[in-house]
Amino acid sequence: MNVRTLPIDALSPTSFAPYGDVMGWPADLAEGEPGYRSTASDFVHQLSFDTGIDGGPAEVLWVHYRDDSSRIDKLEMHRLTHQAVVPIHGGDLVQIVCLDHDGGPDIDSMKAFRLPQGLGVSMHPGCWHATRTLDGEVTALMLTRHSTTRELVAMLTEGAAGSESRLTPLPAAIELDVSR
Ligand SMILES: NC(=O)N[C@@H](O)C(=O)O
Repeated sequence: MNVRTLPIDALSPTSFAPYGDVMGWPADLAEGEPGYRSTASDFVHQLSFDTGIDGGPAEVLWVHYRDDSSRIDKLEMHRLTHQAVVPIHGGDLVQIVCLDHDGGPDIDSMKAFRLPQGLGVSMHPGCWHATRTLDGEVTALMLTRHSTTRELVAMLTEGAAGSESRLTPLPAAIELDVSR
């Protein structure tokens, strides 16, 4: 059976734009937004994180990713909230993303992006995704929505039905091309 292979693309604000925003991109110092530069430190606006209607304050999760399998056979999506992923220790991540079409993943839009440690992405609500490591465990900072997290835990541990999130198997497995 022919298995589709998915190349791992380099991350850039332009290439990731259909799926969300890139954080930490050196050239993306948001002109006209609040920022400060000095010999001691710089800070600059990156994005306004939105947990969605009635979402309340953003939730910070500390995530340990360990799945280094090249096979992508299921995706996850959060309907209401942005979701940010920033690898901060242990190396790079691979973020597989896919646009939504009528409540399911639009497989033709699927891309895989390498997230270098220290850069991050904030996915739009409705962005289907999966995450892989390349070499051992990676720790990531995640921003999400409190109610989405609690519902996701019930979905993953008890098989509960989801309203804020969707989990779906792929009709045909896809292999990440980790050779590049
Ligand atoms: N906690 C949580 O939402 N995790 C997933 O969405 C994920 O992409 O890791």
